[in-house]
Amino acid sequence: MTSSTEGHRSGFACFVGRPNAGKSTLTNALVGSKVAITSSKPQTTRHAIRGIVHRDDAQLVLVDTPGLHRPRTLLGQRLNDIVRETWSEVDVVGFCVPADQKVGPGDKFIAAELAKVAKRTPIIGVITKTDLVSPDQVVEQLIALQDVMEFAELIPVSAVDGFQVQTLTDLLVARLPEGPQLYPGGELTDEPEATLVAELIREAALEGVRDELPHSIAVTVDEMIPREGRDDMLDIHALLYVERPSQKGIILGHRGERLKAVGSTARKHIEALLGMRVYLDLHVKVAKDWQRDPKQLRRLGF
Ligand SMILES: Nc1nc2c(ncn2[C@@H]2O[C@H](COP(=O)(O)OP(=O)(O)OP(=O)(O)O)[C@@H](O)[C@H]2O)c(=O)[nH]1
Repeated sequence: MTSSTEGHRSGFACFVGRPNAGKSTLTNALVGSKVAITSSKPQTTRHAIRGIVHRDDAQLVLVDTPGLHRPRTLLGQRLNDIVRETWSEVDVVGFCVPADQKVGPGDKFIAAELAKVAKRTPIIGVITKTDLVSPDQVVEQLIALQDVMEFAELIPVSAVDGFQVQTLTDLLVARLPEGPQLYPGGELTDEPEATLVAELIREAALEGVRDELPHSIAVTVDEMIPREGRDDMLDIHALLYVERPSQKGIILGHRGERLKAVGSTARKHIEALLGMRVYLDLHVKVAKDWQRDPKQLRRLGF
């Protein structure tokens, strides 16, 4: 890497799109490491976690936002504010539409919101999940997408088989202003480790649970301390909050089997993230209506 910034580009990009459009998975594919949180359930991404693509000629910072949705709670409103703020601040936006779903009102809603808050930002139309459909369907989707809004570019990609992921990176980088590195090389995300750990636990807890549950789960990491007398092991104490006792039952599972599995999955991911062995102490707590209570929201980091 040269010290001169001549010809070097740097800046921010984010992916927008309906829930489940594949934004988080695409972020991971571009960054090449698991920092943003994915799950098969919609609206699970909560923090604006930044993944960073480092190249000799550019640094592309990806901001992963939650999906925009009709706000029903205080939390919902705050999430939407975060989304709009992010959209207005980035240098380029990737508008994701899955290849296997009809372009519809949800996409037009997002396009209208983008037109309001990001008037001058170049928008790249991204057809995601091309591995799920035939080439003909990809072409049809490209045509349908052109009706939604004016795009700076259009590109079909698949995060699963890697199709055009590199080309998409090139298109995004080309829209960044010239400038020096914004973050030191090698850094994956600027979120504190405890936040990432909490997200990994949340992700594991959401695997395979009902559609209504995602917004009812929050995780706090209360302690991360090295095991006494050892430098290769970390003790992590975390709490998983649900809103109702019935949800606690779902998380725990029969005789606590499910929580055990959640802990074990989360522990493996945390060990991979931190590069050390982890003992995870995980408990479930009912915090009634935490989504509607400003005091509890603050305590849980929102
Ligand atoms: N076959 C296929 N599946 C994909 C691809 N990208 C994402 N998926 C799947 O689509 C689902 C949703 O992906 P996410 O990346 O979580 O979608 P998202 O847009 O971030 O969703 P929200 O966080 O709810 O807004 C997951 O089950 C992914 O595994 C792809 O390129 N091909």
